[in-house]
Amino acid sequence: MGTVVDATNKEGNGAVLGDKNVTVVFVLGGPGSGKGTQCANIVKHFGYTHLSAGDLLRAEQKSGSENGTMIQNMIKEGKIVPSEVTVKLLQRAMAESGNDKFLIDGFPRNEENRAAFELVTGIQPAFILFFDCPEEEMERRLLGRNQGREDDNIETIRKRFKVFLESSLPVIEYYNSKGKVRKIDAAKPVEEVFEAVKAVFTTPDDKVTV
Ligand SMILES: Nc1ncnc2c1ncn2[C@@H]1O[C@H](COP(=O)(O)OP(=O)(O)O)[C@@H](O)[C@H]1O
Ligand SMILES: Nc1ccn([C@@H]2O[C@H](COP(=O)(O)OP(=O)(O)O)[C@@H](O)[C@H]2O)c(=O)n1
Repeated sequence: MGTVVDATNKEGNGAVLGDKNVTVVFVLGGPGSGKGTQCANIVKHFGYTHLSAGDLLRAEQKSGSENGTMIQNMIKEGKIVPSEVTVKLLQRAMAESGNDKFLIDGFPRNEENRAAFELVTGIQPAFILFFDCPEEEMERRLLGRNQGREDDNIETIRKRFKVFLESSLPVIEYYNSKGKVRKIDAAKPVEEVFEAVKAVFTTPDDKVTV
């Protein structure tokens, strides 16, 4: 059975997905594991809409929203922004996209994210794509990313790794216990990682909408 999403926001200016059946894949992995890079490939091949929680938060911060300063401070410290803010941004982006297949990248990052999304949207992910990568490799990639991000400095990177281990891995373990995690060795070159990703998306069992 598909899930019905009504993403109308309180101000009444949100688009509505109506009674569409939506498929959601959560894309998780440590900072720099290659989530964004692989999501771009998945979009091209499989017609999903890519929603990066981090990108949505950075856009919200730059838009001059009342939460802007709070978001900026949290990102600089590698802390997880309250779910209320992030879930609202995701919900709005889903409703406005016009699509019914979403890659939600960098979310849920803790138990609070997971529970809030489920409560507010009623959506269960079809599966979780987990990019597994050693810290030394992630650190090297982040320090070479060159996107001018305020959190890609060694001090914040270490904090993000700690938050990943303490708060995000337990969410992956939760989904693993439900048989929903598709683990990918992300330490290989981009093309090889994508071969493994493709195999996940072309396995019939994984296409089931919950
Ligand atoms: N498989 C890979 N091998 C080497 N570098 C990679 C690989 N995947 C991504 N990168 C690079 O590593 C950096 C982090 O990748 P990104 O996709 O932004 O990670 P994430 O979204 O998980 O933080 C980027 O500069 C990207 O070009
Ligand atoms: N669900 C999320 C996702 C990101 N974020 C914030 O955004 C930062 C960057 O996340 P990101 O997903 O863009 O980047 P990576 O850390 O994966 O490289 C995180 O360190 C958090 O501060 C959050 O608070 N909640």
